[in-house]
Amino acid sequence: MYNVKCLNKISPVGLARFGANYTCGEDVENPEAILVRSASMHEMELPSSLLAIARAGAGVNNIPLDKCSEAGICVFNTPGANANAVKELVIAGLLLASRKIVPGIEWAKGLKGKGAEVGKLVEKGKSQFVGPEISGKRLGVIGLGAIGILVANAAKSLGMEVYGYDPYLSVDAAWGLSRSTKHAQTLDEIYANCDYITLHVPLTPDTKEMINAESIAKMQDHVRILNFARGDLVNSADILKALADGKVASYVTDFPTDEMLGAEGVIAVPHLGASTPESEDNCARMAADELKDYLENGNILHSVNLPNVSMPRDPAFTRVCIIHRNVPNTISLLAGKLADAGINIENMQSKSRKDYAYTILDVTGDFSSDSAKKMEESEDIIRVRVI
Ligand SMILES: NC(=O)c1ccc[n+]([C@@H]2O[C@H](COP(=O)([O-])OP(=O)(O)OC[C@H]3O[C@@H](n4cnc5c(N)ncnc54)[C@H](O)[C@@H]3O)[C@@H](O)[C@H]2O)c1
Ligand SMILES: O=C(O)[C@H](O)COP(=O)(O)O
Repeated sequence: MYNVKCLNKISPVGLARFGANYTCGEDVENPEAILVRSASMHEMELPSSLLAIARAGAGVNNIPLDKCSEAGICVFNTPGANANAVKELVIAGLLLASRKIVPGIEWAKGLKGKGAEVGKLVEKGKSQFVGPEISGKRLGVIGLGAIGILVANAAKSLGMEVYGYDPYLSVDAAWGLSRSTKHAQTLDEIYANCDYITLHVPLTPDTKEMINAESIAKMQDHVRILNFARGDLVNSADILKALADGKVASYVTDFPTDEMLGAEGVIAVPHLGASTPESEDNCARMAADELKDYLENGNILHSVNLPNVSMPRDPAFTRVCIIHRNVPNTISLLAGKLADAGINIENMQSKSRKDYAYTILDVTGDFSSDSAKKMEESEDIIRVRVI
């Protein structure tokens, strides 16, 4: 039996994947796994029972990754599972940033009660809500991952000239990108050329407040900026000043803060990027499958702190899964300890990722939980699991 604790509302479509051997819910005690969306886990005490966390979504800045790695907890996310939902909202955001749709709707509501005059008042008042078309304008996409690519391709098909910037662009991503996307070599190229700029990078120490007074000064006058990635990518005081000065024409954000709400030129959406039934189902399904395969087979797919390692399961063998430091000699240390205990290694996979490594061994012989505990006494072995 496994316990899965849900820190946010998770689609039942995903929870149904777990089956009878699992108890899932908000109040589950001693969980082996946690399912989370945007709830912050930074202040949370991680239970010693915890083996894995799955973020049903993309951004993992709400999870203390270093602390998890040190505790031997594998963290997953669900790459691409909500990308289409975000892309659709970004396209809406481009139009909202241009066409004064929100103020127009608010103004029209004020005509309620004017009876037969409404039609005439609409025609008289509409000129205050003129806004430009996006077709023919230049869009800069910063971050060409699952979402950035879809946005770039959709904007192209709406007639925009698209510039893309991503110094870590993957080969798969490059294949998916429309050939007409201009490859910007620097952020300055995006800032200097684009009428619209949309952010699709993760929040990290490197990207925090990348949009600030200095970067805004390099942009075109009346630029429109969209942020459906994370609020802290943008320095709030600097963007508010740029909006007040008229340098920035509009800031569309999925991450409202108190100072943003009601400010002229800010269009604040309540973090709705991934809030579609389709994407909630996709993310929950993928997250549940990742957890299940890890808990039951030790296989890792789509981890953000450990390497991806998978091996088909052979019921003839006992599986031993080891999270260890990525230092020389660890594999021979493991093999030596097993040989001393009379255990034979039948199959093995091992991979590293930065400071950590993960090894799956299929063994024959009597390898017990006690043997696993003994192995964990070595300084460089973080967690050993026998499945
Ligand atoms: N508003 C929402 O509801 C919502 C939904 C999903 C994702 N997000 C946010 O959007 C981000 C991107 O999501 P994704 O699914 O496209 O992730 P992704 O991992 O597929 O893509 C991120 C891309 O950013 C690139 N990148 C990293 N650092 C960069 C830098 N300094 N400059 C330029 N590019 C850089 C990476 O190479 C990668 O291609 C997530 O991290 C998350 O914070 C928001
Ligand atoms: O990073 C993400 O996937 C998004 O911000 C979605 O967050 P949510 O799952 O809380 O809607």
